[in-house]
Amino acid sequence: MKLRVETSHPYDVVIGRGLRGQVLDLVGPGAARVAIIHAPSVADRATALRMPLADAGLTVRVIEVPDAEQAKTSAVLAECWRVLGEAGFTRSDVVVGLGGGATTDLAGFVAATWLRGVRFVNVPTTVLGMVDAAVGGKTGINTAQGKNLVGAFHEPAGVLCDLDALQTLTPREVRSGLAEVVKCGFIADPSILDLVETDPRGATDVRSDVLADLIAKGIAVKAATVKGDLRESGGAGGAIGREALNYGHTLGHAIERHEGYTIRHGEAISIGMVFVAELARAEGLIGDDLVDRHRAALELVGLPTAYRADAWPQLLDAMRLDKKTRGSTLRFVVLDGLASPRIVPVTDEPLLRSAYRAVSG
Ligand SMILES: NC(=O)c1ccc[n+]([C@@H]2O[C@H](COP(=O)([O-])OP(=O)(O)OC[C@H]3O[C@@H](n4cnc5c(N)ncnc54)[C@H](O)[C@@H]3O)[C@@H](O)[C@H]2O)c1
Ligand SMILES: O=C(O)C(=O)C[C@@H](O)[C@H](O)[C@H](O)COP(=O)(O)O
Ligand SMILES: [Zn+2]
Repeated sequence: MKLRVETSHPYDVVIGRGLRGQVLDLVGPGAARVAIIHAPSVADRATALRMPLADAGLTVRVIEVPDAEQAKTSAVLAECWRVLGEAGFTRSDVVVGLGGGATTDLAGFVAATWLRGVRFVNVPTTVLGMVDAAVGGKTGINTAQGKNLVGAFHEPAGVLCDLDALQTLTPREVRSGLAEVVKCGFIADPSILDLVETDPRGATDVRSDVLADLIAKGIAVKAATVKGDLRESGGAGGAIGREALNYGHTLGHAIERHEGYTIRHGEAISIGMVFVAELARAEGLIGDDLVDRHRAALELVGLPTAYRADAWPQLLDAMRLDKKTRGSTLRFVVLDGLASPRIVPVTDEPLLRSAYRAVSG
């Protein structure tokens, strides 16, 4: 199946099984060189992906980068630039990002910055990467001060989601990816929540059609959300636009940093979503049922919904550097009903503290 992302540079997200051979179509004609940037956990997939490209006469560089968030550093970025430079990589050549969201975020940023922008194709190998990170053109790295603080909007030329790749994922990584899927349920498509609540076992089973359906539904939400607001500057007529996809991320990113990136991204945003649900309740925007539904849906698929009480001062500090912050005003994505996201600026620190108290176990 193919989902078209209708931005100013439209591209396809191809979803299915046994798709490796299709990478050549997404790379497209005109390239002489391809660089496959991959995580160590998918080294065998990099070798397999190389074959159809090399068979077509392309010169292929395979660049293995450190695992997970350790790839999202300026040192790794510079190392990738070095390899591309030595390979004589030109503007008609193509970067392929193969791995989870951390790897595709890095690979996309390499492509965005090399020669001020070359074509790139994402081949995500995690649930999270397929449903979220590989689609939409947010690329970047972390800095010592926080998550994704340096980056660029640079859209992929295509995304290849081979569901077979998920078979080697740990259950923890599958659950982490489901957090972004559940997010799509709360901000846009409640049928996702119905599916997860009806069949949580299917939702967490990489061989199940339920998970495949959930991934397709999540990608559809992401594609529809980014199409009108690629650069996160707001949707038409003052609509929230792309910032909706940041639901749960303000606190979530702060928790990731606080944990030295040992917690999974989806785990942190799971806690972050319950926090903003509590904040929305405190603001009188949603009732108890919708807050309870957050905890229930996330816990049903084994995600955490609470974090340490003593971390609050550091988390509040980290949230000040969130990209949604304007001046000294923190801004949060909240719901004012199911599938109705909006932004609220919050200057009342005791209100934030009390919402946090409700998620600190
Ligand atoms: N750009 C975006 O729009 C966007 C959206 C969501 C998340 N993100 C970013 O994505 C990252 C999270 O993505 P993630 O959860 O995929 O993390 P990840 O890239 O760290 O991958 C998680 C782990 O799974 C391993 N792995 C990957 N594929 C595997 C496979 N097929 N089999 C076995 N192991 C495999 C990785 O090596 C890693 O250890 C974060 O950095 C987050 O900020 C970006
Ligand atoms: O695509 C988006 O827009 C998102 O916000 C998706 C998020 O799931 C993702 O984690 C993203 O990387 C967060 O972006 P950031 O700008 O808050 O770093
Ligand atoms: Zn995310």
